[in-house]
Amino acid sequence: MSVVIEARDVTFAFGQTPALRGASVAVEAGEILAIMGPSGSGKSTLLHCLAGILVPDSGEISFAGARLDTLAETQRSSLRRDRFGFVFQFGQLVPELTAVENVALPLLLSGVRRTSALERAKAWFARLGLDGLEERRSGELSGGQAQRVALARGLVAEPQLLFADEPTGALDSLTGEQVMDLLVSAAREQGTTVILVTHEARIAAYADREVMVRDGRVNAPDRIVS
Ligand SMILES: Nc1ncnc2c1ncn2[C@@H]1O[C@H](COP(=O)(O)OP(=O)(O)OP(=O)(O)O)[C@@H](O)[C@H]1O
Repeated sequence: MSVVIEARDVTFAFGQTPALRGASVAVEAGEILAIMGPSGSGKSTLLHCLAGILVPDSGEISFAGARLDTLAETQRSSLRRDRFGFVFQFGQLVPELTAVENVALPLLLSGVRRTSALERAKAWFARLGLDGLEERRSGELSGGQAQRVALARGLVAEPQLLFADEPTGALDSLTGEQVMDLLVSAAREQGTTVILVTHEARIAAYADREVMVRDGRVNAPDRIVS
């Protein structure tokens, strides 16, 4: 296995508030990694640095063997659009668009023609048990349905990496587990590496490996003294 993305000794502060204080983590291609840790420990900040949304104050991020943090914003934004997928806690579907248009969005942004983008998007509805919901808007979907639509949107462009920040955080535990089942099997099928932030052990249990963030640093669980 080879490392696809890596943070080395990353620091990041929001003004005077340090969020990361020397965080390092390496993720193997095809791996499903759960980032756990208490509230405010720096999990989301680490995810955003890995995804090239935030630029570390110091340290390095590498993706596919090349520095990501030193790229210009336009290059990082192309990389996010073309190689990365995202799923967030509250789905964040565009309310004006139908479910299928939401799923097609990453393809349309990458320049895929509308008919072909919608066709590829539609295929995900059967796959995720969303048949018949293609034309609904986000306000007409249950939380679990909306999150499955968000998952389809995150995976439709077959990203190399999927970043998922508390993807089940707004769902009840049964629905959350169904979404995780779908996320893990779809990611494995297309060989997508997944970096998942969660504070729930039962959600992290779906991952191949867990790391723990505490006070802005990453520890492997076996190094944690509780
Ligand atoms: N936009 C922001 N402005 C200022 N401080 C922030 C901002 N976002 C996060 N922080 C601070 O940075 C630190 C790390 O936050 P982060 O969101 O990465 O933690 P987290 O582990 O993801 O927390 P949670 O589990 O509660 O989502 C915290 O002290 C937080 O208050």
